Amino acid sequence: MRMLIKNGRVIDPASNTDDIRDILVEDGVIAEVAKDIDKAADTVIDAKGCMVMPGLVDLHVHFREPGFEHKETIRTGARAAARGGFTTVCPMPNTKPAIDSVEMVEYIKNKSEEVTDINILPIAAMTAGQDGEYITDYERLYEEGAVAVSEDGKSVMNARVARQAMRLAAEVGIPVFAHCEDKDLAARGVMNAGNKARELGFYGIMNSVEDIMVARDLLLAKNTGAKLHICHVSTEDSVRMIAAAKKEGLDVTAEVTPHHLTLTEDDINEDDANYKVNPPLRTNKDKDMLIKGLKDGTIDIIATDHAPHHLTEKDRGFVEAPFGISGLETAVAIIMTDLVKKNVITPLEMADKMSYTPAKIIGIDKGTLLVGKTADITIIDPDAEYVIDSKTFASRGKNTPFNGKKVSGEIKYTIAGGKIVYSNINGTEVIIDKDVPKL
Ligand SMILES: NC(=O)N[C@@H](CC(=O)O)C(=O)O
Ligand SMILES: [Zn+2]
Ligand SMILES: [Zn+2]
Repeated sequence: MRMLIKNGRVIDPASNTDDIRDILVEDGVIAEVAKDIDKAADTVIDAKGCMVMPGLVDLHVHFREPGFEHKETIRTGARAAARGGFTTVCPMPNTKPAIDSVEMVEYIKNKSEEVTDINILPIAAMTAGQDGEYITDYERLYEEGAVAVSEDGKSVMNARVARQAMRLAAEVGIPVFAHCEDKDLAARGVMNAGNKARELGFYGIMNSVEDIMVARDLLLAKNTGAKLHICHVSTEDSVRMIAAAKKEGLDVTAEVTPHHLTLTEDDINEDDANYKVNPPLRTNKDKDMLIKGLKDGTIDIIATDHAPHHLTEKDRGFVEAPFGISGLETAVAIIMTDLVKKNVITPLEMADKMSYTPAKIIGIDKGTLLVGKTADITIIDPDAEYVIDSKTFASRGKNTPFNGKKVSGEIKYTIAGGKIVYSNINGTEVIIDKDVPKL
């Protein structure tokens, strides 16, 4: 099977390419990248005016299966990924039961294999049941295909357990993805401890809730040699501490979400729990530092922290609703509109932060369009304008603070392993699930 992608603006950080090229895909593999390829193909895609990037890689999503299928399933999550331009996603283990055993990792892998051509690479829990006490079997989890361990949703609060976990992770070579939050200090906070919380009379979440744990985890990583990845960085001091740790030569990476790069507490509409997320939307000062950190490389990647919740849960009001934003289907448009179009980052930097470097962090052979690589490709029309409408989401989670926002940047095709998993041609969207094998 041959696919030919014509006239696109090919953006490949691995070769520092940002130029008009054709791409020939043969049997799911990139066979040629050149100007004016003139070869017959089964499928020809006209990518004129579009950016052609390596398939996007999201190291931080929540797919709720098993246990919370009313929020999202692996199938609906994979469909949301395809619609958002992502060909590889890493679901966090905070399901019920948690992904804390070889059997559960196998379950996620098998289920994913059944329903989608997107690559779903699970992250395993750091402790049994994410209870913060008994460390899981990192060696076997890693062998089974878990790409990282994480307690996401919370921190391992006991520093002795956290240190032991990092020591074992370092031995095995598996990365530790740290959600940094001192839960005692966070107490009953529901939004950033700042002007907005004061004005509305809500309990706040101070920056130190995050900063204290970032400091602890960086020190434990230094102490143990663990490969540490800091999830959803939201504060200016986190950025400073990560920069200092990198300067010192620690094996540390960090991510930031599209919402923390573009929204602050000032944007919060008090009646709308779609703005309720953990860590909370911070201040302009924090946001500016996150952007600076992203640009100077202190923050390595953009991850969505796709956290779908049901409408009835988000309808409970700001205090009672669960934390989280459904992010897979808005990430490209938000980054394109608010960062690329405003010349904050270049298209090459976008591909680097959303594909090339995420792949490097978990050590997978993806994130590039070099010849010989698997044909995971995302085709984006940067100039297509539309209004974000959560009703169109493939995700079960319609919880987004970006509903109604005018954006430019639309996914035209998502291609995984040479197979079109999403297309959007002349306003007709098609998401293609995996062919169900006939009995
Ligand atoms: N980010 C969130 O606000 N919520 C996440 C948990 C997490 O990422 O910490 C969730 O699982 O809903
Ligand atoms: Zn988290
Ligand atoms: Zn998360």
